[in-house]
Amino acid sequence: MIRARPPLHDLSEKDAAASSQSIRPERLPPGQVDGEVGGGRLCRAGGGQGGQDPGPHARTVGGQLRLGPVRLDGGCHGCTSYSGLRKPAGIFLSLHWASKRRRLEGVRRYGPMWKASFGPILTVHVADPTLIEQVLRQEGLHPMRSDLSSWKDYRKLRGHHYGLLTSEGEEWQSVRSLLGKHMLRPKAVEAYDKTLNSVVGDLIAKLHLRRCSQGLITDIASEFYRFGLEGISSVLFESRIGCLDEVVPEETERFIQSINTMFVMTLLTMAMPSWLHQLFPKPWNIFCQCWDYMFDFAKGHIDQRLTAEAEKVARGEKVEGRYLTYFLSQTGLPMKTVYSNVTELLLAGVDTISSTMSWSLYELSRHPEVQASLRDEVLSVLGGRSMPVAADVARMPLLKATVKEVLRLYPVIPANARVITERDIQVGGYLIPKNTLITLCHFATSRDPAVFPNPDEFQPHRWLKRDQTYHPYASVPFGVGKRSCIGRRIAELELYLALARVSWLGLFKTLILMEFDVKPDPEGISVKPMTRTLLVPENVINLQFIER
Ligand code: HEM
Repeated sequence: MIRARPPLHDLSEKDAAASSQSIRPERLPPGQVDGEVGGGRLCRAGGGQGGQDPGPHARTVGGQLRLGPVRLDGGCHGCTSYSGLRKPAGIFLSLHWASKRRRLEGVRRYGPMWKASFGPILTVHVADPTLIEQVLRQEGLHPMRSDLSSWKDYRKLRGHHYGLLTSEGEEWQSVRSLLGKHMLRPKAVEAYDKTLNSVVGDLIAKLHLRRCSQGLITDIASEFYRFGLEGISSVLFESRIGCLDEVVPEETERFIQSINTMFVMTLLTMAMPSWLHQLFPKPWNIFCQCWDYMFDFAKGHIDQRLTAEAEKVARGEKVEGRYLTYFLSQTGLPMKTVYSNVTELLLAGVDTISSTMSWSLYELSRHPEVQASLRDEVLSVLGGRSMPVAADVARMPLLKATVKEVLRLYPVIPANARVITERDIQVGGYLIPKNTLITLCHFATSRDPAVFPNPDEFQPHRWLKRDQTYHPYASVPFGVGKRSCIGRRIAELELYLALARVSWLGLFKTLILMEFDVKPDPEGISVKPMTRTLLVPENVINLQFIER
């Protein structure tokens, strides 16, 4: 019998303030009869691994008793269902209530699979590479991360279309295929290296400017936010929007602020049933204002760029659109679909890059020996050239291993989610009814000592040992499969170029690691990751950039 447990009290204050709901995790004991748990009921569907009592749903197949999976509610003969409840926000909301510490705690207490409820929403957590693989292999034709209901509600309210993050089914598939051609094919992505290199040059110039006494740069992430936005904008519009200028345009700052506030408000709006928005309108209103600003920002840039292009054509000039928005606008998709996709791509390209850059330099500053090896590797590949091209990265294994290791330790999206809508699936011997939110806790698997020895240590070389392999689903920061991160190749290229690139800037060579020795904050403050929807540094990261 499962006992209802008291709420977990390991919520950080920020988490608790944002959620106001309690988390109630429960162990999933194979094949046992259970009580009500957090809005969902665990009911016996078979004999379980012990197999003494086959239970009411057990079946005999071919003369043998089928291993009895536990069936969770939703599709189980009259058990409680989710009808009338708002569906969960999967990738975002599940991250929140299954925060980093909570998930690690979940694994410690309940093993690799447990269920937890967040107010009315129930989610099954899996925190084992084999189980994650089982879920993803059964994700179906058009995988669904989650319902992201408040994001969709906003779009419906304003008459916007869905972008790749929010669309589902055939609609998602058709845009994914179009974008995939320009975002996933190695050759197509390599073509962005020139554009991205110019953004990196500006970043380095900005770092020079920002250095105060002893080379200290405070709050390095704030610079990397702007770098992330400038990078993705350059890929989308092939023009620069001034995020790394000495004086940052106000609209850029407001866009970044809107992303942050929108994420916080996502949690609140998802946790509230929609009728509550009438009674407590503030979170919903702020949420809509943020999205309004983000949609306007994207539309403004798209219209400006396409108008300039049309004027060129009218003048009989040649148009060489190599940027993503141009490709999208040529596909025959309605402009509203172009606007929503560009808005969502802009949004996706900011925190992800900023956080990974911040952690990369944070770890490198604490590991001068890795920094030195990386420097040697880059120099030997470039052999005197000042400008790397995307193809150079293939000969920089340590650079790739460094980014891989950073994302193992600090996956920006620390848990992923799937809602399998087509059918019930079996995972770890349990039958999970369709439409159940399943949280894939890859933060926990990537810090599991059984998979990665010394899991909390930054050891990029672990990825370079020929005799060592790891379970392919143990560290999956970009997700796996059809619905995995479509920006992965662009993100990786941007990170590699930023960490390794030598460029001409004025009269001298610059490279983040070549130009500077990056050292920790002299105050010696260490920074931990925390979950604020995405995995972010708990405190500001200050680093010293000492000119070499
Ligand atoms: C270090 C950088 C990044 C990380 C760690 C990351 C991680 C992820 C993850 C875990 C997912 C969910 C995958 C799944 O459900 O299986 C995702 C989806 C997505 N990412 Fe990224 N991402 C990064 C950068 C980017 C960038 C730069 C862009 C934009 C160019 C981007 C655009 C997207 C989009 C549009 C989706 C939704 C894809 C779909 O539903 O088909 N990401 N990302």
